[in-house]
Amino acid sequence: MSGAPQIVVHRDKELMAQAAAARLITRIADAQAARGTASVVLTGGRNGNGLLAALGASPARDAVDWARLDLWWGDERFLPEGDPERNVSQAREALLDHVPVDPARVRPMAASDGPYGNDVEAAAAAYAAQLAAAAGPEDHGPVPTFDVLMLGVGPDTHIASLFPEHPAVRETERTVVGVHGSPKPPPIRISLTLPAIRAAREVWLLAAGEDKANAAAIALSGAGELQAPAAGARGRARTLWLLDAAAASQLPRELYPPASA
Ligand SMILES: O=C1O[C@H](COP(=O)(O)O)[C@@H](O)[C@H](O)[C@H]1O
Repeated sequence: MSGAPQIVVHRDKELMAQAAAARLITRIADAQAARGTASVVLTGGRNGNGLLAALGASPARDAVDWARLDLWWGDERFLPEGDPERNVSQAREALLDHVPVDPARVRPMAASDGPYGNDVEAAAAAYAAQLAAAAGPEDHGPVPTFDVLMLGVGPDTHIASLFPEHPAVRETERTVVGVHGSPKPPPIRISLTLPAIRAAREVWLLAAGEDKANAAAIALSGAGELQAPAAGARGRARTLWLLDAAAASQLPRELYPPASA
């Protein structure tokens, strides 16, 4: 598992999105050059979608071989197909409808009117099975070793749909769970669990804006993962927090990197 999280602070959320997009393009292109393919886990939320929009607008976006990219999701709002609040709908609008991804390699979580109907547990189990089928002997369990797994950080320190003190954040066996009673609407969701998140090579946590400052400070100051799920998100090789100055404004001085732009 990676050592201490690395923290990079950008001036504002626009620059953060552009810099993170550039970083992601490089990471994907490097993985594709080394192994022929790359795998990325997308997040919902404002910062994740801002990054995808910046990636789509980047002149370097075609450094990615879109047809050789596997896309997964860290969580989903359990709503009907096409609902504008679904994370996959927002990702399609921000980026995926504008680049030549291979539809067979884009793997959203099921909708509430999909093959499992409104049975969120069945939908979560099906996603876990898809992940297990994609994992190989070189991986570290029933999920692929994602190259990059991105997570937005909520003001309450939630990541994916793992909310403080919720049963889902305590899960140690399953890789994907149904979430009931989410404090942030909608109440029913599907989420990767902490063990699945920690299978990723690199985990990137994204937070911008003053409303995220307390969450970033708590999660980076030694809080427990049950109280602050973002504190439990770690990559096997690297854990990277990408912040804007507002979200970094309450970090303890010793954590604030001296030369970020
Ligand atoms: O509902 C969700 O919220 C979080 C954070 O979103 P943000 O808008 O506060 O950045 C997101 O990471 C998660 O994927 C999403 O389902």
